[in-house]
Formats: sequence, structure tokens, C-alpha cells
Amino acid sequence: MALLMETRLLLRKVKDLRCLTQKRHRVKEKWAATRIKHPATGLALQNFDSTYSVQLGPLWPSVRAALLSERKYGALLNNYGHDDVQAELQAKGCKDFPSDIETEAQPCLEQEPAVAGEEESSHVSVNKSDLDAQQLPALQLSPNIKCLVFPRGDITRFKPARPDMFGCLGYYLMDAASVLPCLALNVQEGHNVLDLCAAPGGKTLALLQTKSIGFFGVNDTSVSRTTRLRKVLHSYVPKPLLSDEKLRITTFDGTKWGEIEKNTFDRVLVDVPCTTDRHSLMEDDNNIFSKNRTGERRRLPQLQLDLLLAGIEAACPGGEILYSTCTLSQIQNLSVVEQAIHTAREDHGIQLQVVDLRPLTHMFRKTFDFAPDLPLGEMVVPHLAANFGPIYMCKLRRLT
Ligand SMILES: C[S@@+](CC[C@H](N)C(=O)[O-])C[C@H]1O[C@@H](n2cnc3c(N)ncnc32)[C@H](O)[C@@H]1O
Repeated sequence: MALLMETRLLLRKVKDLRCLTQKRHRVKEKWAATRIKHPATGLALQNFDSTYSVQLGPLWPSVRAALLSERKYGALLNNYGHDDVQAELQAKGCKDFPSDIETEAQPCLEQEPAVAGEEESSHVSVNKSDLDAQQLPALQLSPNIKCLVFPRGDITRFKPARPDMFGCLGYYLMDAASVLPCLALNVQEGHNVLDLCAAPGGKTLALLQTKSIGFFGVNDTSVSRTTRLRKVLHSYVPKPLLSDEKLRITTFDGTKWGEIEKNTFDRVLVDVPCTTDRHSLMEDDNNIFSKNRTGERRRLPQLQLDLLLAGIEAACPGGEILYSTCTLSQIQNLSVVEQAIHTAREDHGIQLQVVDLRPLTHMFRKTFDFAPDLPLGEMVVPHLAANFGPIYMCKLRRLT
């Protein structure tokens, strides 16, 4: 009798479980159908078509085609590796873009700094194609960062990096345009540097290649992404250089940094979360254009502003801040920087100077395509022959 009861109970449980599985399956199917009807990538394309066709005008069709095609990578060389990877890659036709610049393109004149607001207007009317290198202000770049790329039009892919005899990987594959904010940050010997939104760590690794940083604050609010960053650093950098006295990895909310550590860092990188345009067009998973992330997407400009303001507060007077994104969106780029300059002055009494990055666009114009005549900052725009970016960057210097 007891056995019969037990068997019935077991059968009922199996039936319940089957029902539950079927219900789950139906929900999954319904969800999949919604996604097919409104895939996030499709919503992203609709959004970009309506906004970027206005913002970029006749440039948009070619940028669009590039965004929808396979992107190009660069190989960030690991200066802590032991194999001669550079020679190996050069033998395959790559060049180190930061060092392989045309000498005539090197800017050499110092220019009187302009306070933010004044310089913005003088910046508007310049046509980059007419730039004369001799008229550009001097711009120092972070040293020792090497990034190998295949020539324009060459879409050869890099092989995955191999570990050397000490287990160190020879290079890190990343969008070569992402190296530009690190070069523009101009890290010099002994500088205290903060990377406010650092994970998964491509730019952190690029900044470490300078071998110049005194103390490095590396932060990202996401614990899982910071774990990934830690793994990346351990695969490329010798352990003693990652000791607590030299490098500190934290998972704070970066928007609060100004409350924690004001007026401290010589250089601050603020590489904010954004609509990550390329990812949004290519991947339905983890896509900010998904219907259920509309609120998060709308809040992005405010989050970006809060992060930039915190970065400005974290920098010391005289210190430099580099704001960067991987979106073409004016609202997430230019408008955020404009608002930050205004708020820093009005609410925090901090005067900022916009650092002219035109020398950088001039130096690297053979490798990247830059948006013409931006009123504030510079932007790499994807092109089928040089399919890097988008990367927007704007550099600010604290005067007070
Ligand atoms: C564009 S990604 C950074 C990419 C990174 N700099 C690199 O080169 O690999 C933006 C990062 O901001 C982080 N983030 C989002 N909100 C944040 C916050 N309030 N404080 C700090 N980090 C934040 C995200 O977790 C994400 O990893």
C-alpha cells in the first residue's frame, strides 16, 4: 500500500515537472518570437539611421556600411613579453601605427592655451584636410605604446597571441582606435593615474605599456568585469608590477569618486559606458537597445556626465582628463563634455581648458578616418578601408 502511494506521489511530481518544463518552453518561445519581431540590433539600426543620418549627413552611408561589416583589430604589443613579436608581425606586413607616422606630420608649435568656452568657438571652423602641421599646437603622447595594424584596405586577421616561456602573452587584440585615448592621455614618468571605468581592461593594459605610471588606480563598478580585467592583467604583466602599492583594483561607483579622492591624480581616463554602437548593431545579446533596457539607455548621458564630473574632481589642478566613448552619438559625446565643463565651473569652481587634439588626428590620418570639423573633441569614424572605431575622445586640463 505504502509503495503504491509513493509511486503515485512520484508520478504526480514527474507530471508537475513536465508541465513546468512545457510552460517554460512556451515562455521561451514567446520571448524568442518577440526578439525576432523586434531584434535589438534592428532597433539599433533604426535609431542610428534616424539620428546619424542627420548628424553625419553624407558621411553616414559609408560609416553605416563599415559598421555593418567586419571590424579591424590592432595588436597592442606587450612590452613585458619576451619574444620578438613585433618583428614577427612586421614580417607579415603590419606596422606600429604610433611610431610609424610621417615626419612632416609632426606638429611642433606651442599654442597659447584657451580656457574652455573660448576655445570651443575657435575650434569650429577648421577643416582638417587643410591643416598645416606647422600651425598646430604641440601635443605630447604617452610613450612606449605600440600597436600593430595591417595597412589600409588589408583585412588580414591576427592569430591569437601565444604565451612566451614565462606564460606572458605577446599582444592583446583590440580596436586600434581604442589606443588613441591612451596615447592622448600623455602619461609621463611617475604620474598618478586613474582609470575610472576600466573593465575589461584593454586601455588599462595599454596605459601599463608606458612603464611610467607611479601609482595606478583601476576601477570599474562591475565585479564580474573586474574579475576579467584582473585575468587580463595577470596574462600580460609580471606580478610584482601589479602589487598593491603600485596598482589598486576597485569596484566603486565611479560617479562618487569626487567624494572619495579629490584633487589627486595627474591623469584620469573616463572611458564611459555608452551605446557601444558596433556591438549594438551586431549582437542581440546584452544589447542596450533591447526593449527591456530602454530606461537604462535613456539614463546613459546623465551617468556619463556624472562619471566625467567625478573624473574631473579626482584630477589634481593642472591634471588632465580624457573622456572617451565608442559611440557616434552627439548626445553622449559633445553634449556631455559641454555640460561637464559648465557644471564643473558653476557648481565646483573648477576651470577647464580643452586640449586641442588636432595634432593627433593629423599624425594618424593615414591609419584612421576622423570626423571632420567637430566643435569639441575628435572622433574616429569607421570606414571600409580602415574599419576602426567609432571612438570619440575629448581632453580637458584642470586650470584650477
Ligand atoms: C566602455 S566600458 C570600459 C572599457 C574599458 N575602459 C576598456 O578599455 O576595456 C565602460 C565600463 O564602465 C563600467 N561602469 C558602468 N557604470 C559605472 C560606474 N558608475 N562606475 C564605474 N564604472 C562603471 C562598466 O562596467 C563598463 O565596464
